[in-house]
Amino acid sequence: MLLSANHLSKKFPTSNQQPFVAVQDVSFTVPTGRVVAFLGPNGAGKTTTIKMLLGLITPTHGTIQVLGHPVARTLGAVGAVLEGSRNIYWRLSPLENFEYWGGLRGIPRKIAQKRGMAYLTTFGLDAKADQPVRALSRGMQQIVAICCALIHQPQLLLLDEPTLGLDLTAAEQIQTIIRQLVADTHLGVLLTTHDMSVAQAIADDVLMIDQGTIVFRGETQSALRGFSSETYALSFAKPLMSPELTQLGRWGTMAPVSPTQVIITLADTHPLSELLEYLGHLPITAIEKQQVDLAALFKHVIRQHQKGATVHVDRREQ
Ligand SMILES: Nc1ncnc2c1ncn2[C@@H]1O[C@H](COP(=O)(O)OP(=O)(O)OP(=O)(O)O)[C@@H](O)[C@H]1O
Repeated sequence: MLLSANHLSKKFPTSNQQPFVAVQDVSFTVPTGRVVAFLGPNGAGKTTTIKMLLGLITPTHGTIQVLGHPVARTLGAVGAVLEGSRNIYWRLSPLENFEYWGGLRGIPRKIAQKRGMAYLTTFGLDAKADQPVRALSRGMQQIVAICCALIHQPQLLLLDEPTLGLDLTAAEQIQTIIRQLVADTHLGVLLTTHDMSVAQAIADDVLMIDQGTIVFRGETQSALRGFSSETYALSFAKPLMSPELTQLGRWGTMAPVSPTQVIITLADTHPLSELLEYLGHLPITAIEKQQVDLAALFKHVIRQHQKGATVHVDRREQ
């Protein structure tokens, strides 16, 4: 296994006696040649986990192994783009950045230049090799940041919000580049993003964290198929009253589409038969299975977790 995080916890001291538990008993793996999306609402514990993976902060409990070795000895196998394009020097050109970041990783100047230039050519940016990074577009800067993170040819790449602030075309280019890199080099990628469409487009596996604990893990496409089989569009002859809507919400996660239609994803504990029985009391005109996207799946998992409902965390066997 490329990366294996085992029972990671992180407690931060607070001004009162009780430490704050930012990450609790988090375990996951990133295999070679796969993109794993690490998703969670603000403050869920993603950055804290990634900082532990990079050895920037020490876990309170748990271990991290990269290629079977403790993480402190394996940072050479890891590349990271943590704060978007801000982790490259804007006054320097892409080539100068490659030399600088390569030098920090012990890569000779000429080799860093050659590798960096090859990446720029692959990604269509060779004409920009000598311009200051600040004169490039945000999308181009992001590509240069990814190239810098790859300059020592790591086996694992950690990408924090790689498409943040990019327009649709630039975001799609970054997605294509990530998939291309994985196909060409069998890199393993751990990616955080709040953009569910990006995660759905490029992640082989999804991992969701909420309030410091893992609340869902699964293979992206099979998880979406699984949830689609538990999600229904319900149409009614007349708009539902508020108590009826509240009652319906008890069966799972509900999203109104129009006054006479709602989408509902059943919670693990509520079988369809129970819902059908209740619907018999309402002016129902149609029940249709619904195709679910990752944004809906994410919302469902997080809402169920925050309601304290039982969530079936591991969806890998579906
Ligand atoms: N150094 C610290 N000291 C105390 N609390 C911290 C520290 N770093 C993070 N936290 C807390 O830990 C929790 C998790 O933060 P973290 O930055 O890991 O979340 P995140 O999932 O990356 O969120 P976002 O999506 O908003 O970036 C938050 O409540 C945060 O306030």
